[in-house]
Amino acid sequence: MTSRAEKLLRSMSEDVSALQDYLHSHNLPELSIEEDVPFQFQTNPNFSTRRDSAIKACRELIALLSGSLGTLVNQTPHAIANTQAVCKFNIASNLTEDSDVTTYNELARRCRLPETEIRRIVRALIPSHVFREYSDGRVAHTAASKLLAVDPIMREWIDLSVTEMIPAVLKFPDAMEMWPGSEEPNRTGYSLAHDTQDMAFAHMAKFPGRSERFMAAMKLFSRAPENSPRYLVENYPWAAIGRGGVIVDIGGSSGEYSIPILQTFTNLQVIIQDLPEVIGKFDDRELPDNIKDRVSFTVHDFFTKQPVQGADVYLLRWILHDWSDTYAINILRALIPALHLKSKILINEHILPLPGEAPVPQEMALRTFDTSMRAFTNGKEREVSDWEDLIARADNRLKIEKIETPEGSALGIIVVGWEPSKEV
Ligand SMILES: C[S@@+](CC[C@H](N)C(=O)[O-])C[C@H]1O[C@@H](n2cnc3c(N)ncnc32)[C@H](O)[C@@H]1O
Repeated sequence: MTSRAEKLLRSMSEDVSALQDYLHSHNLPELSIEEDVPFQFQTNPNFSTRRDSAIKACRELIALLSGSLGTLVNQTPHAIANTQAVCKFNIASNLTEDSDVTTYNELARRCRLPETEIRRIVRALIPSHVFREYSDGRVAHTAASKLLAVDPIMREWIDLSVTEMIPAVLKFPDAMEMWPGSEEPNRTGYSLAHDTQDMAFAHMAKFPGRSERFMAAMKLFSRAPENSPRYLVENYPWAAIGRGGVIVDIGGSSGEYSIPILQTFTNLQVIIQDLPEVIGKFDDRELPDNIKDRVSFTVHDFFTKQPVQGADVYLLRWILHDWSDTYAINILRALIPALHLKSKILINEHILPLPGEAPVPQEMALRTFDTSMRAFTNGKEREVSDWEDLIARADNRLKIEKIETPEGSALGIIVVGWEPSKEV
């Protein structure tokens, strides 16, 4: 049987052939993104009908290939605002009440909203393959709308995007204009959008539930396979560190990424450092018997001198991208008094690909992250040359020994060694 994806591909291929024939027979240039190709044929119905049909098939194919999660996280601002309304008024979860299909009228009753509102919100999302409508007028789930119904973390992520992230992103050009070249974490799109002098995390902490929502939404990333801790476990020579080896997980939060290392490598122990309010949440948590004596939680501000001398590994996972170069350099410099010859700084962060270097979905996701980091804290994702520059500027005795993104992993691994014999 021909699959839906194959049918779409076939219809797209027919449409594109018809488009090419049309262009050819009218002596028009081929479809192209080159700057000198005019786009003057869109109003001719012989062209536009085929083009619209190809775009429709192409969009559905993208939805099929992206899956429900990809469909929801890659929405336009207008679609995501409608999706937030779906979450706020429990439209998706009310659709699942007994079956996954019902009338707009019944859905309106369950959601306690006027039917016209429900229909308007749902129909705004149907072109993005979030909900569908049958020919008899009943509304039904797609995989994406069902995900909204069943997954609270997905709903938190939508809410966080619409209320914290997108307003900040839309304001970053204004922030650039207002504070040219600023590296301060409180002179950002976020500051303007939320009218605050505090940096984003401090601002959120002042309102009940906002930091918690941020943490909950971030779980969407931690459970993605490409962010799995296994890449850190598998791509560093942990076994080569002698018995009693020490990892310091700086800004380590719950230790989600360092504790799995201990599960495989019994020669190691980990010291997790973070701010007091974070450490307070985790330091008495239950850990499996085989590791609990090898894990400790301590309060440490990573802008101040590192107190653990001569650890084997100082792990910075998803820390430096929160900060502009000035601040990231300060975080690295705070480690220097603690480094011994054997010590390594292990940076586990995105390494931005150059244009065309990575598959487009990955490139788009990482550039989106970069824009979000800029809008939130004046942080940034970094290309290889940015990492080289950052580390050289922090101290010329720091030497990058390895910089690569393991296959399948979203995050790269940058191993930085210490060569004190170099001139400062
Ligand atoms: C993006 S999270 C990364 C957490 C963890 N490393 C991971 O990969 O999941 C950043 C962490 O840095 C911590 N942090 C922020 N400012 C800090 C500071 N000045 N000193 C220590 N930790 C800090 C936050 O509390 C948070 O746990």
